Amino acid sequence: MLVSVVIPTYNEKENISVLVNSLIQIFNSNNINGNIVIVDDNSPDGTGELADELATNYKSQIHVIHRSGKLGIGTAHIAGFKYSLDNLNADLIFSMDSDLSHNPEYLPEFVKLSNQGYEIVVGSRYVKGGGVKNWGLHRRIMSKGANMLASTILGIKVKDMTTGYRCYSKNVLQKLDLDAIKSDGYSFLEEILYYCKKGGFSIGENPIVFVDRTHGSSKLSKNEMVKFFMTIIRLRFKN
Ligand SMILES: Nc1nc2c(ncn2[C@@H]2O[C@H](COP(=O)(O)OP(=O)(O)O[C@H]3O[C@H](CO)[C@@H](O)[C@H](O)[C@@H]3O)[C@@H](O)[C@H]2O)c(=O)[nH]1
Repeated sequence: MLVSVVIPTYNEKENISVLVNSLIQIFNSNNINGNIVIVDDNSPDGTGELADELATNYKSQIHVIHRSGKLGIGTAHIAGFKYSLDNLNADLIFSMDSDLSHNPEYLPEFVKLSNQGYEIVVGSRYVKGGGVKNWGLHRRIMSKGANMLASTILGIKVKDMTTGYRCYSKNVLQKLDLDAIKSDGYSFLEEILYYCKKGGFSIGENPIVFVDRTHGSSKLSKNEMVKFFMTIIRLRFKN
């Protein structure tokens, strides 16, 4: 079974090497046949060049997709998914933030849930055992509120709809029409989950503790938050 981990990066020079090294360690200590696909949007801080160096050091295990500019986390995930399907023929495709807020140590737990039959596993901050560390009150309220709103309005019983730490089985990504997804940014995460639910795929939640980054800064802008709410409305009234 081949696992591919898709990591979108924009200005993550201080984080990407640590994440890649710990992922490789997790692959090795758990006998996981794993690959990493970094999708870099021409980061001005040189993350793309660093990713190329990592790919040289780890030979065939690391792949780098270079895009021309900041095109959004959503389209970065899609580019990585397509690469994982078409070029690697991966069986399980993960997405994960590059800023170390998503601990790679959870990865084997996701694989276990997938093997139990869940076609999508989301890393959930809002189920028992999950949580958030180092976020201020404002960010906590925004995240919790956005999740409650999205799941209520869209009728999806998933507690963490905005998490970017996920595992999709090959079957799901092959069946979904990825090109029909309109969101290019963060709202991609709720939109794809909406189509997963509509497609009848089973969704499991694995508790994770999200630890806010210590290096670099979040790219989640106010504009992205507005888009998030607009997307809920668009999907709600979609045929
Ligand atoms: N290639 C690319 N990567 C991007 C872009 N925008 C963000 N990223 C990358 O996407 C990851 C998440 O972005 P952050 O800006 O660090 O997000 P956050 O605020 O810390 O986290 C929140 O949003 C995440 C994404 O939805 C969630 O996964 C996370 O749980 C949390 O809610 C990081 O690895 C970042 O470099 C982009 O336009 N292009």
